[in-house]
Amino acid sequence: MEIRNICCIGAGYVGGPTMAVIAQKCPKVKVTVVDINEKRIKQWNNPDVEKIPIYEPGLSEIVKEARGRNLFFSTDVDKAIDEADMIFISVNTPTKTYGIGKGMAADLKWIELCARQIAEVSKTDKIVIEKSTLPVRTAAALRDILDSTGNGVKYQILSNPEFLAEGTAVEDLRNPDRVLIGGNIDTEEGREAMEALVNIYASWVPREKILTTNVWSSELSKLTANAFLAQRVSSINAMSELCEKTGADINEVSKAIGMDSRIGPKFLKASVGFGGSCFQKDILNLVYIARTFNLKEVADYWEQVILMNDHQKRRFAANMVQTMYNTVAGKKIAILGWAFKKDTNDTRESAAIYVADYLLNEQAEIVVYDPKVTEEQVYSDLDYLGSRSGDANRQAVTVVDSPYEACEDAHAIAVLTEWDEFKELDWQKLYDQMLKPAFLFDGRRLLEPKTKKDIGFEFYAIGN
Ligand SMILES: NC(=O)C1=CN([C@@H]2O[C@H](COP(=O)(O)OP(=O)(O)OC[C@H]3O[C@@H](n4cnc5c(N)ncnc54)[C@H](O)[C@@H]3O)[C@@H](O)[C@H]2O)C=CC1
Ligand SMILES: O=C(O)[C@H]1O[C@H](OP(=O)(O)OP(=O)(O)OC[C@H]2O[C@@H](n3ccc(=O)[nH]c3=O)[C@H](O)[C@@H]2O)[C@H](O)[C@@H](O)[C@@H]1O
Repeated sequence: MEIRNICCIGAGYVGGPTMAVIAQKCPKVKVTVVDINEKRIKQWNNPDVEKIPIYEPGLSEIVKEARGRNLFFSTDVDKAIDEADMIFISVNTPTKTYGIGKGMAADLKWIELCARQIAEVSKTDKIVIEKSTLPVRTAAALRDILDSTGNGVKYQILSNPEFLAEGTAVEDLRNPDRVLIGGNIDTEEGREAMEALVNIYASWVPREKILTTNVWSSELSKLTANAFLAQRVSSINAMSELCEKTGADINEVSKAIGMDSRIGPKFLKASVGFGGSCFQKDILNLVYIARTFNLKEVADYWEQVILMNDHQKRRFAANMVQTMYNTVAGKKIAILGWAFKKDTNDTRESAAIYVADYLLNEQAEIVVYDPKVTEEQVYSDLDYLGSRSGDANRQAVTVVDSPYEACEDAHAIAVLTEWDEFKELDWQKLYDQMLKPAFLFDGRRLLEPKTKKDIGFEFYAIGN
């Protein structure tokens, strides 16, 4: 089966970069990315490719090459569905904020809306692909909805979870560790659909890295992968607290254990806590699924990863207050970095939001500098927490364009995102501008301690 027309519903952090790379690697396939968010689509179509809505190293170059050739961004969802042979569903699946499963389960309302729209619009057979991260067995619900019209259109449902990490999305897509495709291997049509998707990826991914499984294994593998990754971060963060009490150094411990080939060196960096749109929501979802099957021990085991992460964010902020003589009221604190990791403008669940909120509750004045995050985003993140009024957030928090401006007359600096540029700052100049004693809290183990201490900083780094 030759695929000529792909539609992707959802032009977000996954849909945008993933489809851009497919369009680049498969120039004969027309790829249309659609979204109901008009502003986002307008930004994707901005003639200035540097102004596309998602910052990812290397992405604007690909968009420049493929956009208008075989890559299109549109709000006409119906037309794109109608024309497509293959439809990726890449919409958001956040934690539910209401009703049954509130605060735990994934909210599947956008997924269901997509399925209903596909069912309503389609006149020809389609391969429908779950690209969003979904609870195991969602494909069964999709099948029910798609098959309910009785209009004779046939659907093959595949699961093809995405493993890219933000900040390295383009590299991860170009050179993935594996591509996972779950489908119905028991029928001829199911195998054909899987082969069609394998062929798309095989345009640039070696076949041995393309793994095919049953749908349920594929859906569950995505949640499992994120749970294992987040668990490593919580495990090393738990050890970072013990290091601080014992004189051990978490970087040395990470290196020592990471050289064991069974453990491996990656994802062992202690931090102020993991953020991002997915680790927390996917583990909460896993915990919820386990609870619905009455698997109490399984649920409690994975929930601990989240509890540890909450503790890490809280204890970092509490340590700041304690170190600064048990009060930060009226003190100016500069936060360097607001994104949940470097090389992205995404702030969802960023540890910086929670640290700032904690300090604001202690009546600190906050000044934020992040090279890629807008002022509007910082306020919207704080407002979303609902800890205080929007006016109060705007009164207590300032967002500036330069790290030097952020640190002027500050009592303390907190480094909360590991942007490379922070390593290269003129730390003597920053110190000179600050009130004394000048406190420096490194939540990322980014900075070299000795030179900062030599300058005169009261220096604190996580896990040291
Ligand atoms: N952000 C990431 O790094 C990764 C995310 N994922 C998963 O991918 C999925 C998407 O995540 P993101 O791209 O980060 O979300 P996002 O929020 O950036 O993008 C989702 C987009 O879908 C659009 N949308 C929602 N309902 C729609 C509908 N009915 N019709 C058309 N458009 C609709 C929204 O307007 C939004 O622009 C989630 O399930 C997430 O768990 C998986 C791997 C990595
Ligand atoms: O499903 C998803 O959304 C994605 O979630 C993560 O990707 P992402 O959240 O973009 O970024 P990561 O590099 O995993 O970082 C997540 C958080 O953990 C933190 N982290 C990561 C690694 C580490 O050693 N220490 C640490 O604190 C990062 O700073 C960041 O806040 C996974 O790495 C991706 O494979 C997955 O596709």
